Amino acid sequence: MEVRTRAPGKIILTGEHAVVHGSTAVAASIDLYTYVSLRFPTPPDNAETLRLQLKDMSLEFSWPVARIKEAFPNLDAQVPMSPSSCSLETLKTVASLVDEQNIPEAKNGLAGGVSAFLWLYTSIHGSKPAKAVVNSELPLGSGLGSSAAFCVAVSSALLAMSDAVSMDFRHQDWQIFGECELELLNKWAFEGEKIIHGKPSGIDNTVSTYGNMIKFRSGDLTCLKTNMPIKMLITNTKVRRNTKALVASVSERIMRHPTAMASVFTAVDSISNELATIIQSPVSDDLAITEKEEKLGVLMEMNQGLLQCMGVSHASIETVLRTTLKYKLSSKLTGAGGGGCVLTLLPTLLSGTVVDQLMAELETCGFQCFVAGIGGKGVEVSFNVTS
Ligand SMILES: Nc1ncnc2c1ncn2[C@@H]1O[C@H](COP(=O)(O)OP(=O)(O)O)[C@@H](O)[C@H]1O
Ligand SMILES: C[C@@](O)(CCOP(=O)(O)O)CC(=O)O
Ligand SMILES: [Mg+2]
Repeated sequence: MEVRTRAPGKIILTGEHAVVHGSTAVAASIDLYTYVSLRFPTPPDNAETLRLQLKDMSLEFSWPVARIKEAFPNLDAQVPMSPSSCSLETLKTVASLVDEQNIPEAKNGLAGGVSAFLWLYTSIHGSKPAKAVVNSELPLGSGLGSSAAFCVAVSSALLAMSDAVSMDFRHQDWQIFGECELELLNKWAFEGEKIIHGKPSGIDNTVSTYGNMIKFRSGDLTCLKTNMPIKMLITNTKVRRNTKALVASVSERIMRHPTAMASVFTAVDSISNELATIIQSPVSDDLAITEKEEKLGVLMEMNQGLLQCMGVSHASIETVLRTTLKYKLSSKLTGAGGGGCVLTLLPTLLSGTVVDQLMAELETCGFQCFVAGIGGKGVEVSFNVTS
């Protein structure tokens, strides 16, 4: 039997970084997914290995079961209903197993994802042989939450094949998990994110798990109901960066300027709450929508200014901001910044010709532009009993 899962990426409308330090943030899922397929070998296939194939990177890693048992002699394959964090000692063992795979130097960043996979796998299924295949529509390291989508898709596939959850295996279509299962897999995914990010807030894995548009603060989520159409242009500057390093650089700034940074985070909190209120209030006509869009645009610009105060903007991001400003459009970085993706609010009454012109101008700078559907479903699962 094969289990397949898909988990969406996300955009952060307001509050990235500040959310790590207790401020409110607003995020939404996007219709770009990371897919995981998992199967255990069945007789006569006696493969005694754990394999991880990263399809779109043409990479495959494998660990003999004997090597995993040697590295973790006390492996307990019970599924803890509430996962405990990966200890420093276990992380070192995981890192040595990942090192042995000789990841190509240019793809060094993958070590975090491979480590998270290995830890999640061995914690939930011990040293059982299996093959996992991953592919993703999300650009990695660009602020669209590929790390969280990866952890959510992996955790949900592992749990779907464990005794911790009971699922209807006859169902071949995409199906959603029950509330308790979502809560459990989100906790596991958060622990995986910790391995990749160091100090995640949990917003990315939460929005990938539950989908929709959410307000998030210190682990608490509120689903935002809106009848306001929100359209965002996403511009990928293609400047790759690493969330772990950017989150650490903000923590460093807090150590040096604690009072000033506390004020910055308070301001972000107010911006996110105001944005959530605007999004949720009912709209009656085009005029009301236009007024709200103007307010959203200003709040996004204010948030961008505060992200600059945190030191996470980048020359490529500034180029996108300057370009969209020529079209009187509001933009901000999304995710960890330092490159990656920028959001531009596209008002409903903006003509398609203007959007095409803007996209063409941004693309001449070497950037990639697209519009993604936002606020869709969270993680889903499907089974194939015949394979
Ligand atoms: N499909 C994937 N396969 C393996 N690792 C992945 C995958 N997607 C994400 N990752 C891991 O997450 C890292 C990127 O996460 P991060 O720096 O948080 O950026 P973002 O989450 O914005 O894409 C990658 O370098 C890799 O370690
Ligand atoms: C910077 C941060 O707020 C979001 C990071 O998102 P991403 O990994 O860049 O997609 C970190 C976090 O909330 O865990
Ligand atoms: Mg990430």
